[in-house]
Amino acid sequence: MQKNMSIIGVPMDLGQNRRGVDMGPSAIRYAGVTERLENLKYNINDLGDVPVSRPDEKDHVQDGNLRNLQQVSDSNRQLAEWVDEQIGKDRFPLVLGGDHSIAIGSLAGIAKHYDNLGVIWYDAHGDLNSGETSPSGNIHGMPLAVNLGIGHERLANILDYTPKIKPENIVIVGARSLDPGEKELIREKGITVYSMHEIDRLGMSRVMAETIDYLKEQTDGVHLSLDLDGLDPEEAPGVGTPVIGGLSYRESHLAMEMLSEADILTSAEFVEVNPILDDKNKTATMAVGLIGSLFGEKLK
Ligand SMILES: NC(=[NH2+])NCCC[C@H](N)C(=O)O
Ligand SMILES: [Mn+2]
Ligand SMILES: [Mn+2]
Repeated sequence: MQKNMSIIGVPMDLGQNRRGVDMGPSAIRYAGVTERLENLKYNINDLGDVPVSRPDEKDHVQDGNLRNLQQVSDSNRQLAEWVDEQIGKDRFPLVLGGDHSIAIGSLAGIAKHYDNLGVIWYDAHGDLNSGETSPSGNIHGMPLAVNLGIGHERLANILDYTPKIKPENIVIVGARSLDPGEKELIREKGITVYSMHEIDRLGMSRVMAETIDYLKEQTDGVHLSLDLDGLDPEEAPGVGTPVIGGLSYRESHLAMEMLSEADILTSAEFVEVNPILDDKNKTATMAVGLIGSLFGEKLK
């Protein structure tokens, strides 16, 4: 694993309609992410936060079924440039959200450095909607589709190329809430999904072993996009779109430890921490615990 790492915060809450997720980066920093990584001998450069405009009804007009399109796309373009620059400097980008719409910018900045970027989408949701299929108009439900080149040009064409990733290089882990249009896209594109059903049947250990083997074989880099709502809301309550029946903290820890051992990750992001909905910063603290394991913390 690259020991030089850059942390980038994205206080984005315009990709959905519950306020508070903009405080996610602060909450994760407050829970001690930098110290945790420095203890593991990483050289950390925290670049601060990408600018995000504040919700203001006057200039936040909805474009068709895409809420705050302009503001979401502007911040994501900047995020893409920041991430791109860090990879250019040979630094591992660790992006802290913010709602999941920020995966549009992070992947735009990352994917141009790889021919076959793999993506592990750890999430209760598929985030495979477009303006046409979305039941909510919330862009945080669309980033994975956008990265496949499906969606508004202002989102899909950030940094002037599209698509960012190939459907066969995606593995979704933890899904339990998929909209009809998302199911159709998964079938049509043949995207690998380990839903809660497969995780219950096979166990997280086998699911991650298969995921790692599969991605190792055919990709030249792997990005982890971890939405905290992949975890069960009883354990991680500080998220805007909770879905019951999720992954436990232990299962998630195991997944991170196995990724750390396999040493395949080249970038990562942790998103959707909403401190307003949280219980004493528990969800952000959990995110930092997972980050610790992902980057090499061991019990012995
Ligand atoms: N990143 C997330 N938490 N996404 C939730 C998406 C929920 C729903 N599928 C929608 O498109 O509105
Ligand atoms: Mn989600
Ligand atoms: Mn998500």
